[in-house]
Amino acid sequence: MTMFSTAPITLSHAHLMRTTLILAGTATLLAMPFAISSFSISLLNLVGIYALAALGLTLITGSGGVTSFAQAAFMGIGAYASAYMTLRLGLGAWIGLGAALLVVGACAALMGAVTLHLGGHYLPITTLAWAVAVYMVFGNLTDLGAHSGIGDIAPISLFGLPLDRPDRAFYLVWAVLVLALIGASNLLSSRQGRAISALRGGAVLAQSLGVNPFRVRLLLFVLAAELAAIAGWLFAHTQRFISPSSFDLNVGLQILLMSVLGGIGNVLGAVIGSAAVTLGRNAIQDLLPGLGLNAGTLEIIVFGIVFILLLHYSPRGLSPLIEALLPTRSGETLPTIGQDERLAFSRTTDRDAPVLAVRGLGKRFGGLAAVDDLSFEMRARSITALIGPNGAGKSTTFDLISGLKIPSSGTVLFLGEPTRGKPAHTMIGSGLSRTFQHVKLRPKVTLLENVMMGAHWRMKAGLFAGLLRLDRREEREFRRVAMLALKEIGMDEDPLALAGNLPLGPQRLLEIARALASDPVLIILDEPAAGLRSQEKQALAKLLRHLRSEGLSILMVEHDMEFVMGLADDIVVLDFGRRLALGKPAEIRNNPRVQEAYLGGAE
Ligand SMILES: Nc1ncnc2c1ncn2[C@@H]1O[C@H](COP(=O)(O)OP(=O)(O)OP(=O)(O)O)[C@@H](O)[C@H]1O
Repeated sequence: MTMFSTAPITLSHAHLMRTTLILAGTATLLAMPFAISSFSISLLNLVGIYALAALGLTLITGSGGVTSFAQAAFMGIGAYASAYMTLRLGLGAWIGLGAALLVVGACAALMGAVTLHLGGHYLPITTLAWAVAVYMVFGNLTDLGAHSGIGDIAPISLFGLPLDRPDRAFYLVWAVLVLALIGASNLLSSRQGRAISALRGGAVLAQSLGVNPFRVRLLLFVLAAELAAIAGWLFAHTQRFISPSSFDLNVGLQILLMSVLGGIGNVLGAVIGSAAVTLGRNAIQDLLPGLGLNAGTLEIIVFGIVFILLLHYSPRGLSPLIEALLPTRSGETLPTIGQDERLAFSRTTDRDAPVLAVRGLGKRFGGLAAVDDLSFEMRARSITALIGPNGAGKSTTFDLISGLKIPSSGTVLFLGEPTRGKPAHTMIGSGLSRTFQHVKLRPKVTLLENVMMGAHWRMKAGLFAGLLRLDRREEREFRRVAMLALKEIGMDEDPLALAGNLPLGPQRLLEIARALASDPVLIILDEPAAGLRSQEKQALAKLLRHLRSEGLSILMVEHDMEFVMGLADDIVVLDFGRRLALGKPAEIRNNPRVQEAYLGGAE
């Protein structure tokens, strides 16, 4: 295992490129109203407005792994709420914005609270129903023009200047969009962003890292709806006319297309997707007279074809293209780690204290008893191995201990406390951290960020701290923890490499580093040595012994008998879900029942 200090890396070239791009982009935006026609400016305003709604969708669909068809409906609710405030109550557009945010926030929170628990396809289907219902409600609002819509909506005034012309509104629309893009980009590189990324890796990964999947999905859903509310507010007060068809399901689908076209992983994708769809739509309308076709029909055909081609040839949309053009985010310099500095653990228990007690544990899947009346105990500062043939119930036992599956019978006591009834996402905070048989990492995320996910529960930064980048101190502190955890596994040479580029063995080690970053009491390792070369296995054994000497307890499933026999203090042998034997390695090696059942009598 390599031990060395890591010099600070400054990405000055990327930083310079980034600054140049930002300055060039700002200058282009500022000059735009002077350079192009009023009609083109109006189109760009629409691009900016739809990009806001698409950005919300990029966050929930692209990053949070949830799909919604309701962005246009939320846009509509925002637009109608503000129109009502200004037209019927005679209040200003800024109060209208407050109303739009409140009403949309309440609707999204209610809808999310009811449906996000359900998972699967319930949310997309509910949002579809919501989009249709909202359209019908707008069509029946006789006070606000019903199906014919309503005009004369007051423009937004900024410092006494009415933004009543496209060129004036342009600056507000694009300033709001740029702020939203910066906020979203900050969010994705914050603690909450890592929680979103973990959730994309599945609820099991998220829970094991201390992330409550429901809470993150709800937060994102409401945030996305609020972006749509702002988009709707800008739409109402810049177009000055709204009707139900401005926010119907067709528009909802177009916003979805924008987000898919722009692609996941890059917030700029929302702008590019919005530009492509809005300008494409305009081009189609220009072509119509020559083709003798109805606008709606042609749009649906063209967008349908684009959707199919896109999903077939580039499921990640245009974002790989954008990523290739943009310099990587320079971030902060990496922490310098001293030669002798090592990761510290603060929650170690007294020697021989009972860490884990499994009593009469059972799990049935229909008629199959995957785990049957299993009992064993683990002392602090010990390494226990759970072994047994394929299908013996080892992984199921791990899932029961870590709270991912609910036992059919029996109890698990962790540090003397029964774990039954504790949500799985709270286990890491209690001191239990785990790795997986089928590695669960975020492949497109750096080694450092993957490891920082393990420290999620130790960090505090919430949504607003992330959006506004008020989390820098905490981020620095835990980048350091993550670097030290990487050093433990001997992988601190290139912390900014992507996890997906590692071979399987090192990926398993990376999961161990992530578990260590959580400051655990007990780590549960599912086949940690699988895929490692002989030297790497020796380094892993040395690390696990070091962790034990630091006060940690380790429970592992491992098929490599040489590795297990040389390392474990105690071994539990499982066969058909039942405990076949329990003892020291030498006892297990000489146990005839184990030799018969597991080692095939070949010893
Ligand atoms: N969700 C499930 N539904 C039905 N059966 C399951 C489920 N999960 C596991 N099983 C079954 O329970 C038994 C124990 O599986 P488990 O994965 O725990 O074994 P294992 O010892 O970890 O095996 P391996 O070494 O192959 O990973 C197997 O027969 C498996 O098919």
